[in-house]
Amino acid sequence: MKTILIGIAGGTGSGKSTFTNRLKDRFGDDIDVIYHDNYYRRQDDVPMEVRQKRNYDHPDALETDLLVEHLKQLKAGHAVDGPVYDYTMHNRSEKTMHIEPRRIIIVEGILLLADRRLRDMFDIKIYVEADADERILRRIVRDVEERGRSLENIVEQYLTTVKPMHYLYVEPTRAKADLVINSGLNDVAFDIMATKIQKLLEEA
Ligand SMILES: Nc1ncnc2c1ncn2[C@@H]1O[C@H](COP(=O)(O)OP(=O)(O)O)[C@@H](O)[C@H]1O
Ligand SMILES: Nc1ccn([C@@H]2O[C@H](COP(=O)(O)O)[C@@H](O)[C@H]2O)c(=O)n1
Repeated sequence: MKTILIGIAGGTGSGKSTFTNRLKDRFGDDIDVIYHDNYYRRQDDVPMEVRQKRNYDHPDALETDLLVEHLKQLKAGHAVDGPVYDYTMHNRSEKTMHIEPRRIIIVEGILLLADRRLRDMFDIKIYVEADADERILRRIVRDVEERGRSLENIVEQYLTTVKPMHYLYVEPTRAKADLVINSGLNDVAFDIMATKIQKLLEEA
């Protein structure tokens, strides 16, 4: 069985998870979903005050070597136990996520297309686009509700690291994508990808 890897990138709050979750809801256990965010580096020995101020939007913040290794293992037909990230602690949790090899694996993350090894592995590369003002407004709501953040913390992080890194490392990868989709709620893009995935599953 040849594994098809689909990379879904785009800025924070662009709708990557929204798009990915719609596909997961449609195909269930027929597809795997792996989040690059789960590969943020461990910071066991770093005090919380320091963790809160770190740059999480630079490629070095992520252990991409481990993600590449896990994707190679899955492509070779071996299951892996992937890390699970806890945003409230700015650290990996003690849990792991067991991932079985599947015909279709979706990988999602802001910096996926910034890594040449990952770009070369993906059969389909997607970039989800949304205006910066909409992205930050969505992020504020989400990070307060789901990631245990304060408004002051979100604004400071956005201005010091998230925004500058987006224009340095994330937005330039738009040009590397096969498909650029306008919003994670785009029904036409969803239908195109759902049809493609269905065909790939039937061929397998
Ligand atoms: N097109 C949209 N319109 C309104 N809200 C949206 C849209 N896309 C995403 N959201 C909301 O914005 C938040 C961030 O979206 P998410 O898919 O998690 O973005 P990403 O994974 O790219 O960071 C979520 O709460 C989601 O429900
Ligand atoms: N400890 C962390 C780790 C990451 N982030 C932020 O997550 C963003 C990526 O996730 P999206 O779902 O928004 O794509 C990224 O912009 C990091 O700033 C964080 O805040 N804290």
